[in-house]
Amino acid sequence: MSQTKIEVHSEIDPLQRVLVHRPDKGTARISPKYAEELLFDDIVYLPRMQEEHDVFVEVLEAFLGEGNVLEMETLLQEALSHDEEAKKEMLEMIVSDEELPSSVKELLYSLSAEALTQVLITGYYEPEDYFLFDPIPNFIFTRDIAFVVNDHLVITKAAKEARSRENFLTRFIIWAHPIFQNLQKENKVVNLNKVDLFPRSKKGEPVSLEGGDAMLLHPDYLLIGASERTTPHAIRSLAQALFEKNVVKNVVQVNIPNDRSFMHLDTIFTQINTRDFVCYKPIIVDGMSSNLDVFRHDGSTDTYLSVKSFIEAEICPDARFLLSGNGESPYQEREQWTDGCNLVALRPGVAVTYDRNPRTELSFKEAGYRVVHAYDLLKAFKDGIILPSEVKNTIITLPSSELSRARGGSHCMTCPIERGG
Ligand SMILES: NC(=O)NCCC[C@H](N)C(=O)O
Repeated sequence: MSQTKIEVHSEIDPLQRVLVHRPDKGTARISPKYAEELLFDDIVYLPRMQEEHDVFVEVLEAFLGEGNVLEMETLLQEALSHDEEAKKEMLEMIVSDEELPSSVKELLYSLSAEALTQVLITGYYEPEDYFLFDPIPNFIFTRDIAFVVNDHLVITKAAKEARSRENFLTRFIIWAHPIFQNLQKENKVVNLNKVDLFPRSKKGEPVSLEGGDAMLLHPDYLLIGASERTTPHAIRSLAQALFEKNVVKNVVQVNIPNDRSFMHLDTIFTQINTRDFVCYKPIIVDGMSSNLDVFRHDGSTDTYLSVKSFIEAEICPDARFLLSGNGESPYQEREQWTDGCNLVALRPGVAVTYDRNPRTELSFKEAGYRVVHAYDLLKAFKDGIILPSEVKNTIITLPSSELSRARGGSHCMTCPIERGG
């Protein structure tokens, strides 16, 4: 298996390779009582959710090419077959984290790579109708578990217990899968879980940082939200590590309210074109309960009162801010909640979002974008009416009645590992 290139210098350069995960059977086992603990706001109907995700993957494959949309489940199975030592180590960690009896450990060791993958992802061992541990329904949000900063890959550390097995599996894949071997050899992995390198602060503040908070707006500027999930201490620790390795020149801490609806920076702000940013006005434009600190590699700092004023001063003087719900209440709140600000760019000016945010669509149209449903676009590709390479200034909308209940959008559901070209 050949090595994969790890290279992302922006949020919008043509997407070349991405990690995704299809909603799996574990998600169909969430009871209403545990939905909240597992960070879902509702129970979901899995077959429809999978259909919606399949449409998303079809769109990604149309633009990136089939072999470039990598499924975490496949990577896990391949990694399990490839590195026996690493597999043992990972199972030890999971068994101890989940406090499982040694009989379970033996069962896990005895399984084939395929069966073990299913158990590790769904928590369920079907042949014996045995629930070993909780499902990890948020594994679909691959953005949160890792992200690329220029040529380095950062493995994040989740704030919530419900996401910790995702973290073990991701670390294992990066460590053991042959396509990531060069990254290890070249020392280009920053693993926030290494407590020797990333300890708590002297005041006891933990290191937690989730990828939905991280955004490389420019090769020299990494924005990180200090949010419900990401601590200022984690941001400072990561900044120091990246400065020491010369990976980036500025780390920008965006302080956002500690609130479920704004759990990550990408729930209120994403970039879709060279000068276009989709955002939730009260925080990003008006700077409500928020400000921003720039940490520079030379040790100096600056402060801005809003993301908008920072972007205009340091990134793009003629930036345009397209507003969730077209900037009007209650639509801006409703559509921010259903991920109206959470888009992934496939290339500059072409981005994917949900089909349930009509007022936000108005702001796209007013800014000169065509809004087209994924079903119509995929049909147009099939009928040979247009090629993916010809699509310009377009927002592609996805079916989303079930996916959106998980509280994350297309930005959250992609971990880009290669952009450019
Ligand atoms: N980047 C993101 O905003 N990811 C969405 C995460 C949603 C998930 N249910 C969670 O609460 O962690």
